[in-house]
Parts: sequence; C-alpha cells; structure tokens
Amino acid sequence: MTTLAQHASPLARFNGASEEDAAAMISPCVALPHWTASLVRGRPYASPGHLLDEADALARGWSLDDLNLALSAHPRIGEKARGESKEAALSRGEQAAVNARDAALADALAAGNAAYEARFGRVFLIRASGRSGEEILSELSRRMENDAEQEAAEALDQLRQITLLRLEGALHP
Ligand SMILES: NC(=O)NC1=NC(=O)NC1=O
Repeated sequence: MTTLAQHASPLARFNGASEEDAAAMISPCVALPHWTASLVRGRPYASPGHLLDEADALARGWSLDDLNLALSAHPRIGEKARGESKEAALSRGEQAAVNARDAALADALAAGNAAYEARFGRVFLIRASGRSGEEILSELSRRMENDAEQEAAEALDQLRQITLLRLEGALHP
C-alpha cells in the first residue's frame, strides 16, 4: 500500500520533508550549501514557481567566491563527469550533445579549456544543456575576449542558469 507521501508532488515532498531530506533534494543543483539552506528555510512554497523565483533571486546575489566554490562540482566541458553522484549524472546529461566522438572538436575544447583557465584562473563554465559542442566552442572563443569583470559576470550567470535548470528538473521530473 503506497502512502500519500509517495503520490505527493516533488514540491509537496520538498515542503514536508525534514530539513536534511529537503536539502538532499536540491543540493545537487549547485555545490553552495548556503543557497540550499536558505531555500530549505524558506519552506513551505506555495508553488514550484515561488520556489524557482526565490532560487533565482538568491542566485543573482552570488559572488566570485561562490563561483569558485561551485566549480568544484562542475567537470570541464568535454570531460565526461566520472562517478555515481547525482551531480556527475546531471553533468553527463547536460553535456550529452557535446559530441565526444568528434576528436577534432574534443581537442579544440580541451585546448580552449586550457587557454581559458590560463587567462581567468578557473574552469570555463557554460550552461551546456541544449548546446552543441560547436556552439560551446564558439561561446568559449567569444568569452575569451571578455575582461575579468565581464567574464566573472557571464560565468556567474551560466552557473545560475545551470542551477535553475537542475531545480526545474527536480520539481518536474
Ligand atoms: N564546465 C562546465 O561548463 N560544466 C558543466 N556545464 C553544464 O551545463 N553542466 C556541467 O557540468
């Protein structure tokens, strides 16, 4: 016999879970515990949209320190995330369109990643979902022309987009 909880919507489960369980439901969205804790504290949310709006508002306040902390959970573009964690599985799915079978593209992405890291001192982050390898490569080239401040803002916005896409996925599986 299944309980009501098993039929509850993801949002109802999130609203009704323990703090620990609620945190575990959304922590794979981004490796920023303060973001997760704030959203857990803000429960209950009247609708998925309310939760997404709050998540977005918090993400728009992220700093460069937050970006560097979050990057620890994001493999390089073109490098298939290893391991069985939820984050690794999400990354593999997001990067599915990066055609790893195209050796020239893989080499260009590896070279691009290295050039980006040499210039900006951190891993290149882009919302890979819905983008081909070629599009990612052209975005990487374009962003290489940014100055440090412009690029930090772009990278933070990509982190926000990835995080919100993952939260959408958690709410509407
Ligand atoms: N370096 C990255 O951009 N990584 C990633 N982009 C995504 O959309 N998912 C990732 O893991």
